[in-house]
Amino acid sequence: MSKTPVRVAVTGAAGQIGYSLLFRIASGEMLGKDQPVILQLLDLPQAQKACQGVIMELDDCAFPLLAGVFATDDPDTAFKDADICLLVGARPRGPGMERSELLNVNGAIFTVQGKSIAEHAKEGVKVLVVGNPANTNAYIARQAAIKVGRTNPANYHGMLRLDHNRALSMVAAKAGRPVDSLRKMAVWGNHSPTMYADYRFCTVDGQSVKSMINDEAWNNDVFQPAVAKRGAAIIEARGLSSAASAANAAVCHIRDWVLGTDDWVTMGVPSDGSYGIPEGIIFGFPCECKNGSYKIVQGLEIDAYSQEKLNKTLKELQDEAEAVKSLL
Ligand SMILES: NC(=O)C1=CN([C@@H]2O[C@H](COP(=O)(O)OP(=O)(O)OC[C@H]3O[C@@H](n4cnc5c(N)ncnc54)[C@H](O)[C@@H]3O)[C@@H](O)[C@H]2O)C=CC1
Ligand SMILES: O=C([O-])CC(=O)C(=O)O
Repeated sequence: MSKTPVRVAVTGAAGQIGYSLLFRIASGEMLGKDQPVILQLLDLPQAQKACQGVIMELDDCAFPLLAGVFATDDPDTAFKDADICLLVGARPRGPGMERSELLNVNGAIFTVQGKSIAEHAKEGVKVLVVGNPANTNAYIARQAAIKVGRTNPANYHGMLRLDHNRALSMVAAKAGRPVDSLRKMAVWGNHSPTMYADYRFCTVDGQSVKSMINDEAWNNDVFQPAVAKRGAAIIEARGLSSAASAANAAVCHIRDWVLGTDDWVTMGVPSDGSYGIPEGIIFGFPCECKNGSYKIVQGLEIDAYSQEKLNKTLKELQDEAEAVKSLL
């Protein structure tokens, strides 16, 4: 092992997403097949025994890249010197609930963890919030971190990659093309039913996918609701919320952020004012990643239909931000 291990803190390590995520990180799928990792697991006191079971299984995989692993119920210990923090630990929703209804139970977790990360992680730490509602939880963590200073406020993200991957898969099926031939997908806004999955810029081999599909009714009546309500459909089918696909999305988000990619990827990032989205709101934007950093794709045309969609999802995020004011 020649490279210095990267420290990856994962919260909610004993949960269902954790159970998919940790093994993929330890196998090198997130940071590269030559990059050793140290896993720093955080979960509640009552989940420590289960964490030890997960560690036993990680040991039993004999992953060559796993340079260390420990579990704790203390955020300051879990985030100490972390290079990457995956904030998964939060309650999932059940059937018939919206993700925003989780704010009351989950919001406070992110005040504590944002502060702890800013105090104890590496200054260049990259943070991805998976726990729902992911955008607003990331907003809470970022605001708490800004109060401390030290870390980079641009590096507090919420996860929209699952929506991006869902959109890619559905558009590829509709166009009858392999999923990896599609480029330039975008999902704007909140990880909620108001998100706007936008394939207007998608290409396959340089050809416009929108012209290939040429079906506005499919876009509005089938595709938009299918992406927006996919999480609920999975809860309905499985009795539990998506886990393996959520873990996969987290792996994709961090892999592309750290290692770069030649395609657009959707990331929930703090707005810099792009496309009229107020600064600091954690909003899904198409991004390009290179050399360990990301930038929002600029200059895309926003037509009247798209503007209406953006306004709606922004309004929801602003309402959520208002609702958590007391936590900030
Ligand atoms: N952004 C996205 O695309 C997606 C987000 N999610 C969300 O991810 C979260 C986790 O989902 P699952 O793993 O299925 O839930 P789960 O209930 O299986 O596991 C959650 C784990 O978090 C732990 N936990 C709770 N509070 C904690 C705290 N303060 N610190 C550390 N750990 C804590 C619990 O003890 C449990 O082990 C949920 O909020 C879910 O809604 C799920 C799918 C997709
Ligand atoms: O729907 C849920 O509650 C879990 C989730 O965020 C998703 O699958 O997109």
